[in-house]
Amino acid sequence: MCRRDDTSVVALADDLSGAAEVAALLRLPSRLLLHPADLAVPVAAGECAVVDLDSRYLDDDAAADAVRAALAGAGAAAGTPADGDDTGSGARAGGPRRPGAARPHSGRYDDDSRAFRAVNFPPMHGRTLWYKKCDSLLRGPVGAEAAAFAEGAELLVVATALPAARRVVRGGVVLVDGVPLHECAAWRAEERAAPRSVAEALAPLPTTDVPVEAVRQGPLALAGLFREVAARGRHPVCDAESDADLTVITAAAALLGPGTRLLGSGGLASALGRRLGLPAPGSPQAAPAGTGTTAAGGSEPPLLVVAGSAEPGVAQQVARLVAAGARHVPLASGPLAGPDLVVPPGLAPGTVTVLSVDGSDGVRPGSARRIVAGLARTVAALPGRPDLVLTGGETARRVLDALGVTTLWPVGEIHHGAVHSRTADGRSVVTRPGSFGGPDSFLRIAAALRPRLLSSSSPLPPASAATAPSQQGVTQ
Ligand SMILES: NC(=O)c1ccc[n+]([C@@H]2O[C@H](COP(=O)([O-])OP(=O)(O)OC[C@H]3O[C@@H](n4cnc5c(N)ncnc54)[C@H](O)[C@@H]3O)[C@@H](O)[C@H]2O)c1
Ligand SMILES: N[C@H](C(=O)O)[C@H](O)COP(=O)(O)O
Repeated sequence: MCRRDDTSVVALADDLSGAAEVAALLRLPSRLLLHPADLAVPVAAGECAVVDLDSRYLDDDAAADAVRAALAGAGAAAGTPADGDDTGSGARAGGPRRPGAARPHSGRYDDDSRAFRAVNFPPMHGRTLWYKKCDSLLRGPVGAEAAAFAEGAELLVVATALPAARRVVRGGVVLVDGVPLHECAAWRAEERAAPRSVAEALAPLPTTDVPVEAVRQGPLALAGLFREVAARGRHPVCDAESDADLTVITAAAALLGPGTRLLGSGGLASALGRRLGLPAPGSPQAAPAGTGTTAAGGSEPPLLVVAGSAEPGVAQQVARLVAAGARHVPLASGPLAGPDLVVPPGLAPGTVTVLSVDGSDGVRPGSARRIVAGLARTVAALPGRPDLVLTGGETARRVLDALGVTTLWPVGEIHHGAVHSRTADGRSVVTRPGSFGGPDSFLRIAAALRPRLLSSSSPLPPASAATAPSQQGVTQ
């Protein structure tokens, strides 16, 4: 499935911070697209395109349609079946669906032929590999998206663990720092209960749990098990407790050939990136011409950190950055959610400012959409064309939409999930999931972008460490 240098990857993510995370971890020259229609530009061999479907808050039908539309668009652009089916076994019947085309989500509609093809698949030769990124905490319309993504695939191999964030899967259950997802606080801002297993999140997709002991039998044995699961018309949901487990899973999936698709969080994407073996994350790649962070007058543009995430850990991350000399402007959630533009103080060149949502009244999910929209309008109205640090995914997406940014070119990873990208006009944008990063996350990001600006007495990591890729610093 993954031949060095000639495999192209198309990854679909449900939010922007996760899309950037995958783009960095795949270790391929990448484009990060905010609009699936831009998949009409073919993905070159050895490169990847990651699309933010912005589907975290969509209902199931809309999210499934977004997945189908992206599959269809990218398959058409490549001029090849999106499932890579060159077996001649009724190839187009297994191909991507057109947007809105009627097809049952996941039942046993073509289980027999699908299983047959999975068992007999040839190796991949420079074809497109499809990856669906899901939230490591299974938030969003995970099941509907998985079912749509499985349409036309011979087999969907699922492994959602993110060991770098101490989010593993054991016995088919997501454990967050050892606590089952449905028993921890990770879903506190959700309006429904957390699933008790990965299979429950994927329902009604027919799945079979694969225990970690089976994963640790190695790629050959695991591939055999995958074939057995496929022969029963089901999709394997793999336990994984370490990056090594995820490496075995990608290797086993590779043995099945191009009809196999992958679904996972950044953990499985990272394993795939290690397997593809191309440039390590952090090395500059494919930045558009004319990029740079120095303003026309020679001074550095302001650096603006937009902390729109309601994650509890963000307050300490802000405090560490402020202690190093950044200015903090907390914005009350009420006015942000209202119709009027909230106008913060201006940004001077060569300064670091943090905008955050004042959450002292607690998080009210009912106003979340309006708050983030107001925050995005505020950022877009600021003069001075600041470089941006955006956390989490919805915040990042709404701000870039308000600024009219449609494509990012990832150029490096500051710590896991903190991805440095460039816009077409040379602006630096760092995106980061809300729940990622240790207490010094913002400090590390700011130090990477503005090594000279912050207090020399603050505990900044050395510049080389700040710009190097890292699997560390992912915390709850
Ligand atoms: N149900 C909801 O409305 C809701 C709200 C926040 C987070 N979440 C969940 O958490 C995930 C992670 O989000 P994230 O924190 O990484 O960042 P994010 O940028 O993806 O989302 C943050 C959201 O929280 C809102 N928010 C921030 N402070 C708030 C406050 N004081 N009161 C009300 N809303 C506030 C923002 O407006 C934004 O909509 C989301 O993808 C989602 O699954 C859900
Ligand atoms: N990529 C993160 C993960 O897999 O856990 C998450 O989905 C990002 O979403 P937020 O930025 O909304 O936290």
